[in-house]
Amino acid sequence: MSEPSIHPDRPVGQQQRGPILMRRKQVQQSTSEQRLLDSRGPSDWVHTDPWRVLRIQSEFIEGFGMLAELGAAISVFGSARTKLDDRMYAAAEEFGRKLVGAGYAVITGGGPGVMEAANKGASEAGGVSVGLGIELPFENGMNEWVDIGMNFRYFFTRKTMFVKYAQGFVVMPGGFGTLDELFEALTLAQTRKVTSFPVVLFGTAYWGGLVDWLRTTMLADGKISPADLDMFVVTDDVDEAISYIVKAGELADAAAEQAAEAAADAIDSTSTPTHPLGSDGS
Ligand SMILES: C/C(=C\CNc1ncnc2c1ncn2[C@@H]1O[C@H](COP(=O)(O)O)[C@@H](O)[C@H]1O)CO
Repeated sequence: MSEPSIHPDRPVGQQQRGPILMRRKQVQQSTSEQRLLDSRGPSDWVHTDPWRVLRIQSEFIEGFGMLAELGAAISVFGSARTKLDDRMYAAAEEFGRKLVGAGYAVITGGGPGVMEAANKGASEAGGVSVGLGIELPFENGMNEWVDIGMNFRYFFTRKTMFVKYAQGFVVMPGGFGTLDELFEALTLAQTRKVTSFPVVLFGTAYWGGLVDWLRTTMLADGKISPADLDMFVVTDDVDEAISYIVKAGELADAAAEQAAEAAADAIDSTSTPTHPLGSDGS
């Protein structure tokens, strides 16, 4: 005979755990919650990959949850080292302000330099100023102009958010981090993982050398196609950059509308009514 049930309101020798029924020797003498709360045990499992997978999952869940209702947004990238008196700081601030004026939220890496400037412009203009920070081995904090922010453990989850919740990128002068973000966007656009993703390289003097190299070496050597060079524009004009982004958004909306209409037409023309109408329309 089995032990008495720990649930006095349930028949002895029978146990239900969610949809699972257990009887006789399968009946457990403690509940999942008791086992969760009572046990400590070794803690080295928090450093294992299965546990990390859950942490990664939780970053996606938190990030998606925070950003799902953001609306149209543009991610602004650039050097964490840009100083307050740098003209690129002023330009990033102008971007923040004018992107808000054009109806966009502004997403940055939440750090100092260009990120701070873009967040400042967006926040002061009364827009949504988002910071997606990254945990780094050295002292780091979210800049004071981030109005809604999340700090990520992993670069790759954070990078998903930059692309998923933005309709385009503004890339200001920067270092490795900025190049990583730029080339991720270009790779996703080139491989059609994202469709319609305007990328602006701001600062002709800064980006000119890279763009020349893309043309004279990468393209000339057949490593990219001529059309790949049309995936971005290079400019020194904030207004021109924003017009390019807005135009790309309008074209994408029109294309999506057309595709939806074409799909609806295709369904109409292929579907045979299950109950054909009689000649009198009944
Ligand atoms: C270097 C310093 C702080 C670093 N803090 C950062 N906080 C948030 N995001 C960062 C930080 N550093 C790099 N990033 C990301 O990369 C891009 C800038 O990198 P770059 O190498 O400076 O170009 C940026 O867009 C962020 O997404 C203290 O000076």
